[in-house]
Amino acid sequence: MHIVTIEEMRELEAQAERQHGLTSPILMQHAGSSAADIFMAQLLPHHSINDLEVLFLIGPGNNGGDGMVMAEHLVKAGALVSYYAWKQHKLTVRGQDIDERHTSEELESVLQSADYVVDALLGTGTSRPLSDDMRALLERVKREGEQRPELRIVAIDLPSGVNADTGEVDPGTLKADMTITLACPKLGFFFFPAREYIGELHVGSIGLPTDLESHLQTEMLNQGFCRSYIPHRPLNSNKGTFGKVMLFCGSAAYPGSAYLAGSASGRVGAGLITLAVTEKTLPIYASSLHEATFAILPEGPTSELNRGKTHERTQALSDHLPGYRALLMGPGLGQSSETRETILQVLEYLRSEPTEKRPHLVIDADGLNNLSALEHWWTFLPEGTIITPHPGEMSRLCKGQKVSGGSIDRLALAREKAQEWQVTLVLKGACTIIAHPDGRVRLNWKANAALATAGTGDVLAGVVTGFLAQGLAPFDAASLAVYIHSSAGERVSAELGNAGLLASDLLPHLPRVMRDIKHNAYRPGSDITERYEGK
Ligand SMILES: NC(=O)C1=CN([C@@H]2O[C@H](COP(=O)(O)OP(=O)(O)OC[C@H]3O[C@@H](n4cnc5c(N)ncnc54)[C@H](OP(=O)(O)O)[C@@H]3O)[C@@H](O)[C@H]2O)[C@@H](O)CC1
Ligand SMILES: Nc1ncnc2c1ncn2[C@@H]1O[C@H](COP(=O)(O)OP(=O)(O)O)[C@@H](O)[C@H]1O
Ligand SMILES: [K+]
Repeated sequence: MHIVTIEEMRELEAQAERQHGLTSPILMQHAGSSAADIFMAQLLPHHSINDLEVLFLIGPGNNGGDGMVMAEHLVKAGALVSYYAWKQHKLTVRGQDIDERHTSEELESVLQSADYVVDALLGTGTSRPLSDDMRALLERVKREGEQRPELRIVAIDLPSGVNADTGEVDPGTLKADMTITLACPKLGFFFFPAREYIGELHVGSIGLPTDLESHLQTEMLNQGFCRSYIPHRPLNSNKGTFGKVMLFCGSAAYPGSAYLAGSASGRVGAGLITLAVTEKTLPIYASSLHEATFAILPEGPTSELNRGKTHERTQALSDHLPGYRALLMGPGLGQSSETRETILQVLEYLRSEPTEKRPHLVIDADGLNNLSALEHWWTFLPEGTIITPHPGEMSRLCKGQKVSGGSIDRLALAREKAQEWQVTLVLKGACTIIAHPDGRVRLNWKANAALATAGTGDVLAGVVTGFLAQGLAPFDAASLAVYIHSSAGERVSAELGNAGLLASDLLPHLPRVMRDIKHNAYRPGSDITERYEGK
């Protein structure tokens, strides 16, 4: 599913007319009809379209036009529809025009009895801050919603006042319970504060031929995408079929990260997990991760005098690597100078091996922290590396440049740095960004505060590595991992709510999410599914 800027959306519409004769009124008929279908398909279980009271707020442009077409469809389906044309200050209640002198009191009364308010005031044509009277109207609806939480707000294309490019939001904007966006999700939805205003996201069709979209470079992760990448499991398989994962992670102070990452690789189907550990840390892992095998490394050097030990360590690790398809390096390693040296030596070893003979590499957490202390650190990476920084780590990798957790600036930065560093870059956050070195980008929709807890990043790193081991290309492994990881979070939240998740809770849900997505049986809470192309 492609994501568009306002400019790209306009260009798609212009091309639809030029190449296929799809004029604006034709597109609008599609849009309103599709929005009505989605609306009716998503009614709450206790709602029936018959006698449902729906108030449409109609704006002066095409967004208002979409609203009018949708309203006509709902009338035909049996709903009790009223609409208020904002610019003309004109109210029509169930087909009857209200005398202008009574508009305000009648509007008040319609609002008080409405089950739904549909916000079709402004869409992508918003050109300035909302006018005061529009803000006052939206404020009144907001207050009604506070008094009657059962009142549902549905936005057409976007909640009026959201900047569809940047994710900025006008102070008057109403938070939607559901947004039915048209043709493609808009870029701004994936950034804050807009993300908080969208509610459940559904994508309606305006009848655009899909070939018009093929040049677009920004995509949204969804089930359709994931289904096609979940690794096939032939009956005639053995553990070698699904790849071996090596983890150079964890230390006495941070043992949990290797456990979480290793378990996660196994839970998404990797054939064999090996942890590179020292004699000292072996007992910790041997007692917690029974299925893993171990590569025993010598302890690190204790002083400058026995620095050669780092080489022994690297040698022991690289001796184990032939036959491994994926290597995760970093979580929980710590940041001693000898760890940094070992990391550099491992990178040197990987660069010296032919690509088909060495494992694909994922670097996370302390792997990145150690590298970021070095000038031009990215020149040390072997080709095809995936890095998975959170905003703090990203900031360190960018020599202290500020990196936001959720604003639009993240996107340009991720795109630019994936190209400059020639890596697949997973910039974590509430809506994680996955950037390919060729400029393509995928965005994750599933924000979930339950995931904001220590260790969930280790799980993600393990999932990425597990998919790499099963033969996925780096960009696809990273994308699939982000979606499966956040879907597992969504499943835990369905039970626990948005607090109290422990990273290890995700582990048993990873395979369940994969199974359900594969069989088209995954029913997420607030996921956009596919574009609705009609019944
Ligand atoms: N084109 C197509 O083919 C298709 C378009 N589609 C639909 O159209 C939407 C885009 O339509 P659009 O371009 O007409 O813009 P829209 O958002 O309705 O608003 C423009 C109007 O609002 C006004 N206005 C602006 N800012 C304002 C403010 N702050 N406060 C008050 N007024 C303000 C502005 O007035 P002006 O600036 O001219 O004074 C103008 O009159 C898009 O989101 C989708 O829903 C789909 O159906 C698919 C086919
Ligand atoms: N509000 C949120 N919504 C969705 N995902 C989140 C949210 N907060 C954190 N996450 C996800 O949780 C993980 C946290 O990773 P990270 O910060 O590296 O944690 P740690 O290093 O403690 O494991 C990332 O995958 C991130 O995208
Ligand atoms: K709108």
